Amino acid sequence: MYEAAIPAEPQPIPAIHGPPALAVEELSHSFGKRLALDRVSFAVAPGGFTMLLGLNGAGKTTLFSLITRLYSNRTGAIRIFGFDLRRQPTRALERIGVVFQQPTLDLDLTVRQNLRYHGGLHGMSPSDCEARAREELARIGLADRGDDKVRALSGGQRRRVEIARALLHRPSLLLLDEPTVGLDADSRRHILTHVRTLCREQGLAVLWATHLMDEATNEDSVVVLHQGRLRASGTVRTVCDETATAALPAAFAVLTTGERRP
Ligand SMILES: Nc1ncnc2c1ncn2[C@@H]1O[C@H](COP(=O)(O)OP(=O)(O)OP(=O)(O)O)[C@@H](O)[C@H]1O
Repeated sequence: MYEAAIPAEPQPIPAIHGPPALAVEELSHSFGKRLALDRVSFAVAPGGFTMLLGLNGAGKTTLFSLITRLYSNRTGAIRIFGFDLRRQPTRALERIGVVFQQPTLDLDLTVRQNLRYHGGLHGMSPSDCEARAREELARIGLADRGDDKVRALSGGQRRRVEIARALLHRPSLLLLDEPTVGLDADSRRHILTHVRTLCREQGLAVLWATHLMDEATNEDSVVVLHQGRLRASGTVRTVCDETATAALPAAFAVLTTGERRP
């Protein structure tokens, strides 16, 4: 008699092949004479969580503006899941979701109306939009707030709605520019845990820009930008090894100020 083989051990998740979720190659951008990004190259793996670390003025927002095509005058290449942003912008952009540094929800619309508006821009049908809004609001613990005006939500709740909105059209790469700035410790933790869970359970690739070192764990990949230049990229362990430091804050200090802390 045929017996189904029952694996004794959990099976490893198969390796993900194919192009990186995001490939930035020799990317430069200037504002007049000011060079904001200088030949920056790095990649984000599909399903990987990558922290983009940099002090004020490092070039993080400029980089996000180029990846989302708010700015187009640059040299170098940006590929999203292999699609070149310049030559195949629609195929590339439909794969990304974005949470910008400045909140962009309409405060006088309800949560659901904000989500519906975003879904419409992405060509989603009203019924798909409703179903996805229900799903994402439940996932962020705001299932009962869909009919509230955004103005009535706390700062942390608004950020969670922005994440739900960014995920509505099922992107495979989520970009977040300093998503926890201005939030209290509990809200910061909640948002970070939520995005890490999405990454682990849904296979979402994430690029999370921050200057807050404590948001990174040893398992993360990091990209360190300083004054428009790439100073390091790799796992936290690799970056620490390369700078002969024991922890990320010390590595970051060496990479950005040249200071070695005792
Ligand atoms: N619209 C603009 N016009 C002129 N210069 C700009 C403009 N936007 C950014 N810059 C300059 O480009 C450099 C990079 O700025 P950017 O906002 O990308 O840094 P950032 O890492 O996002 O900083 P922050 O954490 O403060 O947001 C800075 O020197 C900044 O002054």
